Amino acid sequence: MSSTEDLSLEYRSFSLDLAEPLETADGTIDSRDGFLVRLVDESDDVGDGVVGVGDEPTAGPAVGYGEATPLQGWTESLDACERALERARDALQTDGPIEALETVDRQVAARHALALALADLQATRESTPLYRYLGQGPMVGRVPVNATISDGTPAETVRKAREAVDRGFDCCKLKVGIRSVEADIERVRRVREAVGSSVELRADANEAWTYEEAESALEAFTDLGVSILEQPLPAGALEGHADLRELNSGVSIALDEGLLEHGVDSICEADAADVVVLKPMALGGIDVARKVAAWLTELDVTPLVTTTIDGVVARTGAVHLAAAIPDVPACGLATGELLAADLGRDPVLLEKGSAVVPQAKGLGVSDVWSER
Ligand SMILES: O=C(O)CCC(=O)C1=CC=C[C@@H](O)[C@@H]1C(=O)O
Ligand SMILES: [Mg+2]
Repeated sequence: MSSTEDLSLEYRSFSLDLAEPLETADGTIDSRDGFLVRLVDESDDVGDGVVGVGDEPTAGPAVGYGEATPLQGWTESLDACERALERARDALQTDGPIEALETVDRQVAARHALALALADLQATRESTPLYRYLGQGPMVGRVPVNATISDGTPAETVRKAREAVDRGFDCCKLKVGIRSVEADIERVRRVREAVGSSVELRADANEAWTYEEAESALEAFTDLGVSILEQPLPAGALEGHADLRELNSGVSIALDEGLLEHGVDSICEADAADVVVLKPMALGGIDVARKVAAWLTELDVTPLVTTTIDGVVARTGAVHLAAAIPDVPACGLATGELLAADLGRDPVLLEKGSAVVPQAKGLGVSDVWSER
């Protein structure tokens, strides 16, 4: 690391509308507000830090990008996030990166932004793609991804699933839990009929169901070949999720909200999950999420990466995280297409149900600051 007085943090607010609202049992997400963060190391003129306009590299200091996009119920508020970024900026100047991270330890979105910017900067200095800096593993070309399908009528759900499959997705995650269980089963049945047996179907209830509702959904989902049921019961219901697993329905039980409430050890001690969903923004950064993933794997639970419907910087960070996890299943990383506009050009191509992992050094996101 260079001397701390050469490292400066800047941030800018942004607001991104979704192309159409994402209806979940936990509420509607229709826009994403947050902060784009840039770390600049003035002492480190690498000759290709991108500070100019457009894609052409221009001489300048090394830079690292981060993003803090709080989501109600999952992270700190937007105001608390901004105050935390301000503290991080000051601590970085006076004390250094480790102290800056410590000062935002409990504001997970702010910490995510700072940790990502530091990792991007360091991977850039080491001329290595971020996922290899994170995982030190082999080259990874692609990570499998799922399409994310909002709640809607059976006809709307079928239309969206068909469109996704036509665009190459072979895994669709359907939001359930807003309608009655019978209505959701009907939606899944109609989608299965429309897309055929080769497409993986998952459902995410965002804590909406009682044990009995989850049990009857599981019975039908077994016949419909649903692979994963995500967070059927409230986050607190560890025993309930363990009991659902004991039904041996053939449908894997995933915890998402439950991870934030209980942590890995309690989930594993209770045998409450086959799969655990990692949202780097809600966990405090891709570095934290990477450690959680390694611990889950050690304990025979499958980690799966998704976003909190983030801008291109955080989303690309999540793609690198997924690429650093060996044998990761399809991840919820195709969320850029839910946005009406983004922070900049997307370096991640979605192709045949996979995200093509950027192989440039660092995150591979280069034009987000200059274009705004
Ligand atoms: O996992 C995906 O396919 C995309 C991300 C996603 O579904 C979510 C993002 C943000 C908030 C939640 O409603 C939701 C989830 O619970 O997983
Ligand atoms: Mg979920």
